[in-house]
Amino acid sequence: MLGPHRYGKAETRLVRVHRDGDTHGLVDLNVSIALAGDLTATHLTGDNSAVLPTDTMKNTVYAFAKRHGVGEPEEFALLLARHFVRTQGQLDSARVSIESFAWDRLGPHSFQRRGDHTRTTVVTVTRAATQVVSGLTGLVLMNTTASEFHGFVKDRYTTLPETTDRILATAVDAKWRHLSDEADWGKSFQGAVDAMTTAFVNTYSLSLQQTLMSMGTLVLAKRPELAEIRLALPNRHHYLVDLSAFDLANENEVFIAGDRPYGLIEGTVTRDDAPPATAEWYQ
Ligand SMILES: O=c1[nH]c(=O)c2[nH]c(=O)[nH]c2[nH]1
Repeated sequence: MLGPHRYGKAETRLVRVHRDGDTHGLVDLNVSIALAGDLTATHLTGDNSAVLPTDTMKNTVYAFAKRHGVGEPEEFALLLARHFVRTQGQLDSARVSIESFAWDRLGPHSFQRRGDHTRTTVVTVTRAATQVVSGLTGLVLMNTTASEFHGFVKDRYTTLPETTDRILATAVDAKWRHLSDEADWGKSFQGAVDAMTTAFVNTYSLSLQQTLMSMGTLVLAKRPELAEIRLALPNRHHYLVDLSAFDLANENEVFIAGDRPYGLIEGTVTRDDAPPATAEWYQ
């Protein structure tokens, strides 16, 4: 029996220049499309009469970029997802995922790629509902103190010393689900990022789990348009170097930046009265 299936074009790279006289604007996206619906025939017999080619999906991205321009990534994702569901009767749903790479302006037509994090969105349009998820990956944060970790379980394999002063560092991956398919997407994104960083800075941390909860809670408090936020926080361990062989005391000043393994702290914070998600959003 054929199980769940979907198909689409992954990672269409689009750069759209908006020309306004001498001053140009720049949008740099990675667009992935996944369609689902009555696609049994192609799987069972190779009958492609319901299959919109993935090549066409790629072309649609570029044609829409020219015809409609590209504003906020959520807006462009909604436009594309709605188009596929509206024009292809055999489909039940369209999911459009976009990574958005930011460029800072250096001049009227000159830009420098910002390397600090990537903005993301996943829009799912079904015949019954629309769900907009926004987020980011790779927002790297560090507190050089105001972090403790102690009182944990100790069994025969536990060697970790308790600490009342450590580095807390992470690279935030976060997704948040909007209550509606209309919002000021740019303002909402920036507000969520500001809330996350503010909570990271202001939380005196007894565990990264506690910091995660603070970050999620502040985002929901500051952004009424959001129902739920999911955070994945790798714990970028920093190990104190033993300098005693050189007769040097190390008073939390010299660290080895650990690579692997890392702790992975994940959690979702949900508004009490949040309606359920209308499409899968955990993947
Ligand atoms: O904030 C932390 N949470 C943990 O669950 C954990 N486990 C660990 O070894 N170090 C840490 N730090």
